[in-house]
Amino acid sequence: MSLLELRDVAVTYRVASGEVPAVRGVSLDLEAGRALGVAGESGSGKSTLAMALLRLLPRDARVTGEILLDGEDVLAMKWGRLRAVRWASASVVFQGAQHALNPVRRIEDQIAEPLLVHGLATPVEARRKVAELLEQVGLPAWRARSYPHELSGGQRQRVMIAMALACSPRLIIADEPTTALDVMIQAQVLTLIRSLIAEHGISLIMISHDLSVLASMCDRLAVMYAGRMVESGPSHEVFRDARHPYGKALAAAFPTVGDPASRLAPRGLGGDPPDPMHLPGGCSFHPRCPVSLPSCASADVELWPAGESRTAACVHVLPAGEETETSGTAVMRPAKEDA
Ligand SMILES: Nc1ncnc2c1ncn2[C@@H]1O[C@H](COP(=O)(O)OP(=O)(O)OP(=O)(O)O)[C@@H](O)[C@H]1O
Repeated sequence: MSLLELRDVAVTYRVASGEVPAVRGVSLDLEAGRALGVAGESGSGKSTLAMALLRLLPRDARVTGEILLDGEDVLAMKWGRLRAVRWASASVVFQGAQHALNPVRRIEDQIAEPLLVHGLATPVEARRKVAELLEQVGLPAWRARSYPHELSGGQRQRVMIAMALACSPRLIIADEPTTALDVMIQAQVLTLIRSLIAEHGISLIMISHDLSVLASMCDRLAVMYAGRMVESGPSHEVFRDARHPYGKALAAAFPTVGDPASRLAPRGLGGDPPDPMHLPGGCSFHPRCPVSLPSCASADVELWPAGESRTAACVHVLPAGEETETSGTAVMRPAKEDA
């Protein structure tokens, strides 16, 4: 059984001027012990999707569909059960650890908190466990007495990883865990995450705009554009040979891990991602797509098998004869496979 299954998950934010469809119909499976990378430009809905997994979104967000964690429907969980699942079954490493840590509490108290809240340790045991966790993430035990401002950005991110590991979760969701760090520290933190998840058999969902980083960390990749998943497949295949024109542009933007040029917008793509409240008709990517057909302006294409264990939502991956220009509409086919 999959550790995590998403079926047609959609997230809409209610704002004064209407509704923002931030995530639209995402389905995917994650097997235990595997790592899935979710890629996309800013605003593509990656963080919204990640936060929806543990219902960490603000109250103005409405989540529909099905999110099954170990077979249990997260969206239907009572509050008490949800609290038990957070940290203990799945935990999140947020982007920008400096904002996620409480500035007026010692590191020790913050790492110990999930252990104490979940009744997994007495205060004495928790202190011992904190020292162990700090050692695992490469920090000296005496750092337990420090406050966040006494640590560097990389050290704070290590503390966040220690917190995420504290209750031995089966799944860690890492949202841009290295974005705020310089390139050298970024590589160290990624190596740390990779070795810890392998050592403890933890599943990982990692969110990043950097396809090269995801390809180096994850077994599979899912590419998001304007709230939809537009491509999925084994990491190295998607990175080397994306099927969707957006996946190709994203891969071209991040030729090597940690390349400073990687901060630029996807190469060869003009324009910006669409405003989710005013999505273009047809395929949302068509106004920026270098290979769009007239039909792409009027019909969207569902995720479609695009090779062994791969999918892409593009008219160019439909088998010959499946796309018709006669009515100006591409044939829409249901997804056969998920991430
Ligand atoms: N609280 C909110 N209220 C209204 N709209 C929101 C809210 N949070 C996010 N959005 C909108 O939802 C869409 C998806 O945002 P999200 O932060 O999930 O994207 P992202 O791919 O994670 O981007 P980034 O990499 O910049 O974090 C964006 O259009 C964003 O403006």
